[in-house]
Amino acid sequence: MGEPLSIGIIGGGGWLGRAIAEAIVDAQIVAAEHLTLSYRSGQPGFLPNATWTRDNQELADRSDVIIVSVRPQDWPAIDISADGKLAMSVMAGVPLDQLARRLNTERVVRTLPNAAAEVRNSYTPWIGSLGVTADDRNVACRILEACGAADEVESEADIDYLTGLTGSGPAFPALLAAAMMDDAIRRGISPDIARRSVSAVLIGTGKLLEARSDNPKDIVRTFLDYRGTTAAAIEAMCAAGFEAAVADGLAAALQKSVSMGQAS
Ligand SMILES: NC(=O)c1ccc[n+]([C@@H]2O[C@H](COP(=O)([O-])OP(=O)(O)OC[C@H]3O[C@@H](n4cnc5c(N)ncnc54)[C@H](OP(=O)(O)O)[C@@H]3O)[C@@H](O)[C@H]2O)c1
Ligand code: PRO
Repeated sequence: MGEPLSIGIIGGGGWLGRAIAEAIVDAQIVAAEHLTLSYRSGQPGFLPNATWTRDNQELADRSDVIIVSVRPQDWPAIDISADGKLAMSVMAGVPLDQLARRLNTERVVRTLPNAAAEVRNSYTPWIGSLGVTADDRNVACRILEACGAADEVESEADIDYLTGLTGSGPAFPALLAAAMMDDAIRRGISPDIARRSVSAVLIGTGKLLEARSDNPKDIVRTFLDYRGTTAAAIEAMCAAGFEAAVADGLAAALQKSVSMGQAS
């Protein structure tokens, strides 16, 4: 058996960095003792057996795999050499060639998890650079699958689009939930019942979609066929521009993802 894997997460105290750190320790991909996490302001209190540092070069030197999980606007300040090691990024918009150049390694994997990594239910598209080996792919897959489902995609353009669809994705049902809750409360339902009922609808629908193989379009059609309350609601929502609003939102996310890459 080879040496145990050591992993470093730059920005390991953030939302996604923490989710990945806890997921890979729970999945026994890395022992907390072989994990290095970096922070900028105060040292977070979780994973006390990991090594915490403010020095990102120290993190890179200690790690076989370096994961960059800072916000894209903080990326220009990351000045380290990965020295040919496997580096992974979860940052929106930052392309492979820039990661390779700035981190000094040809072995780069660009990934885009989402906030559901916190509950091990991310969907993560990823793509590797030409320098990534079969072993690197295997390590990257194990790390990403500890956080949920992951798919290798064919092009960076796919990542740019999926950054909006799935990276930002959890925000969209959250937006729907907030609108439903507001409406319920406005109509006199107590905030507690509004929250519980709307959460139950979203969770239940997620499980229903997971369990059934139907296309969501067919499920919507089945609801419409009743010609009852659901059809009345769906038709009013679509007449108010629901589908166009979704398409416009996804187009705005794609444009932002591409422009963040150009600006970084
Ligand atoms: N959250 C999501 O839903 C999501 C989904 C997909 C992709 N992403 C990507 O994931 C990345 C991280 O997002 P996040 O939501 O986890 O953001 P976050 O919660 O703000 O975490 C970023 C962390 O990076 C730390 N940091 C910044 N500069 C640093 C430096 N020089 N050295 C060490 N640590 C540094 C920050 O520390 P301080 O708090 O001290 O400033 C913060 O803890 C972003 O690039 C984002 O595009 C996020
Ligand atoms: N959260 C990050 C953003 O809003 C990346 C995808 C989701 O830019």
